[in-house]
Amino acid sequence: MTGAVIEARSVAKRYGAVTALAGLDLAVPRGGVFGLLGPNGAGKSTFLRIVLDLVRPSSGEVLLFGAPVDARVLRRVGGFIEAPRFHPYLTATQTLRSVALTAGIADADAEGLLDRVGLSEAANRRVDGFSLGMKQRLGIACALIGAPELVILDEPTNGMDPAGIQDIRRLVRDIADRDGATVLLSSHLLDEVQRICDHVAILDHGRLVTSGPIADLLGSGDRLRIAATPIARAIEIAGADARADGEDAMLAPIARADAPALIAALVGAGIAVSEARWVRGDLERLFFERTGQ
Ligand SMILES: Nc1ncnc2c1ncn2[C@@H]1O[C@H](COP(=O)(O)OP(=O)(O)OP(=O)(O)O)[C@@H](O)[C@H]1O
Repeated sequence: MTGAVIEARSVAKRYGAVTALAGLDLAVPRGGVFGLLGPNGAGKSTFLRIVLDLVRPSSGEVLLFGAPVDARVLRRVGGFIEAPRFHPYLTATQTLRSVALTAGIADADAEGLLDRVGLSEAANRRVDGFSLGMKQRLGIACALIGAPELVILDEPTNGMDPAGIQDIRRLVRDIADRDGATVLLSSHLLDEVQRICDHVAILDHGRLVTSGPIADLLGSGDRLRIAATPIARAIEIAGADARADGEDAMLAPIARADAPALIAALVGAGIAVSEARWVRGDLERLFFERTGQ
């Protein structure tokens, strides 16, 4: 696990009778965008809180840049958990300056950061008039103060409209690709994670259920979708792994080289095949398979 920006070793967190994390082992590699997924209550926010030293684990340990979490190592990290909160009477610029000063940074480029998150026009407006999406943007700007090496964003597109989601998607990629920071984000939006993340981890009931480069996790998930009549007979011929997809089609998780033989077998059995096309593996399917939802 060398070179990991975050390494969690058997991390458990209990809140009274509730087990939020049940021995989590997880490594977040340096560079790129890492997506943390999981159903409600899986323990995502709890894990991010532990990484940011906002709560202590009941047992186990988290290493940040190879060192135990402390104030010194946290200077290399920016981020927010759940909705970022601000002083309502400050403007966006004042908010950034005050967060920067608290972090000991006197020369933060508030203007440049607000421009990056698309809030230039609201720079001198009080934060209490901001929409949820604008607060999220300001939260991201605050997370970028001091050019952190690790940026942690909990549900960064929460409350945003589709155009805002696209902006943030571009910004998150830019933080990883241009700034060279590692971004760890949690999200419920599987499509969003599939589009912008290089690595993913899926948590369920406080444990890691799968983790790895997204290309590897989805790479073996291609399926051949065949529309045919009668479909029940076609599924029988395709074998145990095939399953119905709607009323007149099936999905067969087969190798590309086996497709001609399967189609020939169907046609040979007198089945009318009206369409055959490849469907890419997707994160949604992986998520539901691994979390058993
Ligand atoms: N401060 C707390 N006190 C008591 N229980 C808590 C506390 N924080 C979290 N929990 C519980 O721990 C479990 C994990 O919560 P957590 O917020 O980490 O999950 P999550 O994956 O972030 O969920 P969501 O997707 O809904 O935000 C839940 O059962 C939650 O109710």
